[in-house]
Amino acid sequence: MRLSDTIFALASGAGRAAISLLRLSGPDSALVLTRLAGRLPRPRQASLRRLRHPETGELLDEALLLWFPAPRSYTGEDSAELHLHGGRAVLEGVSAALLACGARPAEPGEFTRRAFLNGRLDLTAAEGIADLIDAETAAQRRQALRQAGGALAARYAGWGERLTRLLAHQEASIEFAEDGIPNDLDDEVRQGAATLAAEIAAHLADGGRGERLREGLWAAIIGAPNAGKSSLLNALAGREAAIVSARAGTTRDVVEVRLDLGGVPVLLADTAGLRDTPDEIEAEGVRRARRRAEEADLVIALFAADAAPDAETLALLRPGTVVVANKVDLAAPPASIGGIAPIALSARDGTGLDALRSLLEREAQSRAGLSEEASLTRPRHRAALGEAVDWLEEAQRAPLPELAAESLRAALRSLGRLTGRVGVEQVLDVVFGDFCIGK
Ligand SMILES: Nc1nc2c(ncn2[C@@H]2O[C@H](COP(=O)(O)OP(=O)(O)OP(=O)(O)O)[C@@H](O)[C@H]2O)c(=O)[nH]1
Ligand SMILES: [K+]
Ligand SMILES: [Mg+2]
Repeated sequence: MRLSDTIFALASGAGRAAISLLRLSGPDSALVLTRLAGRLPRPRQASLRRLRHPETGELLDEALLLWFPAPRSYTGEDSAELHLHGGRAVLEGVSAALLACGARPAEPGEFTRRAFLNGRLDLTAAEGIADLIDAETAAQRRQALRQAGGALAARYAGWGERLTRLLAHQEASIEFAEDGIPNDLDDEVRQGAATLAAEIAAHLADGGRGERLREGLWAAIIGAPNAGKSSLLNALAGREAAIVSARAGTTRDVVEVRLDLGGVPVLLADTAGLRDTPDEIEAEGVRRARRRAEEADLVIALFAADAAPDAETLALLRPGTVVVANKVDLAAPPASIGGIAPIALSARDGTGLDALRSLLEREAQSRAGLSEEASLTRPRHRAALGEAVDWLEEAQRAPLPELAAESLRAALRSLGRLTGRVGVEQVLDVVFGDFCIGK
């Protein structure tokens, strides 16, 4: 990737559409645009222009152009937007003309990568933009907007500044201290490191809610054969995703549906009924059901109200498990199952379904809803912040001021990798690798 290249890409969705949006960015943008459109539009003002192939003079389209001279553009470079008619031939013709002018197709994420390299945003904000494009639910969108707007960036930059001050004090104390005698300044640095470590640790101890909201929660329905698990999955999904039948042992494979529970994306799994069985295939289904229950963030244990609660499912109840008594159209639900008051449900006639859905929404939000403060959203953030805490603790234990300074520097490097201020090349490939082209 060379910043001296001028790059272009389709920024809107591919395929037939009313309008296609082409993006152009790089040092030759003005030249390229002039060759295509005759002259440059006024900065940031939409202008209608005929686009011609620079070599053949062939008319390609009549398009709306936007010209963003550096540095006031998304990338911080000279950039332009070409709003073309959405046909494939138009897009191909204009792309060929751009190639003829020396521009090249952009790599995935290259526009945002340039914005980062030009200091327009930090790495966490860039990740927020990627998440915004992928957001499926309202809560995901809000989290991504907050991060793209620099909520994490501001927080981490603030910690970085405090750390830099601590390091400066520590170095001053090395400079001025009499040999081997700790002074007040050392204590002050130690105290500052402890406070900062505690703040970062509190930010880390959020139960992974930001990561869960970004990735989606895993939920699973478990229960005895014929408890009505597949019926419940279908009722929640609003479609016949899983086969329902009166025969015990119908479901074997895990059947998944995606749900939006109060803004939290949830992958809900229907599983095989839990029982000992000589049938090899069903037994494999039961193993998968147990594994799903272990991996799930949210487990719904389903019992049939007209039967005694089965030992297999009772054994899997944990704090936080949602316990449901189904088939209340056939029998009254018990007051307690495994010490928990069940939600009364009839998957057949819909009784209790709204109450169950509300409970599931609350449970999903408490595990992955938006918190007041911006949450970290990626394992990368967790790893870097964890490292910073370790180094801050190391700094407090350091027997020599020189060693304390070294640990503070290491903590600063961990924060720097997080925001993209130091040692970034490898990180950049990870962050921008999963962007789409045109962003
Ligand atoms: N009366 C009544 N019948 C129900 C209710 N929910 C499910 N059933 C019936 O119970 C039987 C089993 O339903 P399923 O949804 O297949 O049960 P399952 O738990 O998925 O069963 P397996 O996949 O075999 O473990 C079917 O005949 C359903 O129509 C309910 O609320 N009331
Ligand atoms: K069944
Ligand atoms: Mg089933």
